Amino acid sequence: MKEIKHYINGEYVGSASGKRFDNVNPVNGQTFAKVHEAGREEVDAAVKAARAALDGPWGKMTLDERTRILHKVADGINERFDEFLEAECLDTGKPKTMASHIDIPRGAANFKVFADMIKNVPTESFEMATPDGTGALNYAVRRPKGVIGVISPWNLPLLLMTWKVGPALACGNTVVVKPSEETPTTTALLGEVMKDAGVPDGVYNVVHGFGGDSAGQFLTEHQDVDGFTFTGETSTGETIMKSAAKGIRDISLELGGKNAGLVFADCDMDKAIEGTMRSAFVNCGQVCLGTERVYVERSIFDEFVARLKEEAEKLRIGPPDDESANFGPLVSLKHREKVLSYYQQAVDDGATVVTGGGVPDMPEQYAGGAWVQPTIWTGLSEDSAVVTDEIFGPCCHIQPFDTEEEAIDLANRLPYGLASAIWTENVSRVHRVAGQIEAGIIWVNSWFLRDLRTPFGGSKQSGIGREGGVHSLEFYTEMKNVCIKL
Ligand SMILES: NC(=O)c1ccc[n+]([C@@H]2O[C@H](COP(=O)([O-])OP(=O)(O)OC[C@H]3O[C@@H](n4cnc5c(N)ncnc54)[C@H](O)[C@@H]3O)[C@@H](O)[C@H]2O)c1
Ligand SMILES: O=C/C=C/C=C(\O)C(=O)O
Repeated sequence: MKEIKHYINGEYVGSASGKRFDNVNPVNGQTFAKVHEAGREEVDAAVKAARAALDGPWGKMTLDERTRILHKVADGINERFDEFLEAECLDTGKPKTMASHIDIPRGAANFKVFADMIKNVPTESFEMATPDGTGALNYAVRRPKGVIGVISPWNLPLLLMTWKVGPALACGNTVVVKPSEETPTTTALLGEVMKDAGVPDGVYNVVHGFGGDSAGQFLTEHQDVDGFTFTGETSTGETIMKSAAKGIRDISLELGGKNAGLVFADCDMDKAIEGTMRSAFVNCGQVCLGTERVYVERSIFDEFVARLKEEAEKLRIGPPDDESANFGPLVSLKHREKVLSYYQQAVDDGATVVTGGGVPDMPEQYAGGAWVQPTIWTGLSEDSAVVTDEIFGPCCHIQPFDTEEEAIDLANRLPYGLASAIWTENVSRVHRVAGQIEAGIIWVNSWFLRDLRTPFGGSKQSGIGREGGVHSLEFYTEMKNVCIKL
């Protein structure tokens, strides 16, 4: 059976302990690879390699050389597009039609965008007066932060990992990546691309394993890592923050959400339905930016619910290779248990199940997979756990509202603040509502429309810091001010 090893100092290496865990295909529940689980020893070797590479050729490279290499990394992903696609879909079960448009192209773009950006960002300077009349000049320079620990989730594995590794390397750092235990393959494969592109050994390192008492914890406890960039659950973010506190290491956290979609009666209904469909069901609902809470103005509520139901029932469930399928399984049977527990909770709490609510009938070869039905509810209290917890599944609860103020209050009532989607054709309303929603990202008449130069991240319990464009530099560099008395 295929083995997935760590990538440390430019070599694929196994675990000294011999510990391995199963990599399971969520389409059929079958194990297709064994993944080496890192102990403290492998994590330490990876961090040492990353530290040494900072002082090696990587640290001495000109910006031009470094960014040329990062373009080669992007080209390398594109040249091996089909391999990345195959690997990502085997790990996640997602439709190839989706991963070939979103996951893999963004994996490449994340290197190009930051390689180009880093060459064009100025730093500030200030001239100042001094009592003796000669004056002084201040100028700022940016330096790499050092060794960055990257801890990534399973929902968009290559996209979310490279979203951090791209800017980290563009800024001259080195990285130790701990991908999700559910989806290690593309992160491992990227090591080959790095090598071929001429990235010096030790710049990109990968250790596999779980979170607590495994590679994730060992990495965040390692005192020679200078900062951690993490995407994942809010509760894991809290744990990582605590580890990072020891030694005062910096953090960038992109965490969970329970995002609201607000649909006003003056919306373009076709656009609102199409966008809400994607925001609730794309990637089987496993997108942090998804809208699991949809609030619809009462006068169009019945029509909206009926049309969303009709569209949800048209989703075509199937495995990655089925080109007619646009809806895959959840990432794992374990995650399915969680999602199904909320499907049950909704019924227990008195929801009207508009559509779905269970497990679809699948042909025998897929019966062991992590399939669930796309699900829509109405009629729940705003205090039901189904409406307050991030489920991270293909489901949404739709609730009517009467006034703009009420819609805003409903959107803001949870401790999360990641994203929101507003559907209206009234431009004054757009500004009023967007200004008052407590979230890091507001989409108007769109959803998950991404310009990689924009600030991306969450407020409240959805994160700390912003990544994207120049905002990534805040985290991936140290700013140093030089003050010269003239
Ligand atoms: N805000 C965003 O941009 C964004 C993007 C994608 C996903 N997410 C969130 O991610 C979650 C789903 O992903 P997940 O289930 O993989 O999240 P998770 O928090 O369970 O795991 C994420 C990563 O953290 C590691 N980890 C877990 N415990 C750890 C510990 N104690 N120390 C160090 N590392 C640890 C895991 O092994 C994995 O690599 C959802 O909450 C979703 O909203 C957020
Ligand atoms: O599931 C979360 C999706 C996050 C998306 C990004 O981080 C991005 O588009 O850069």
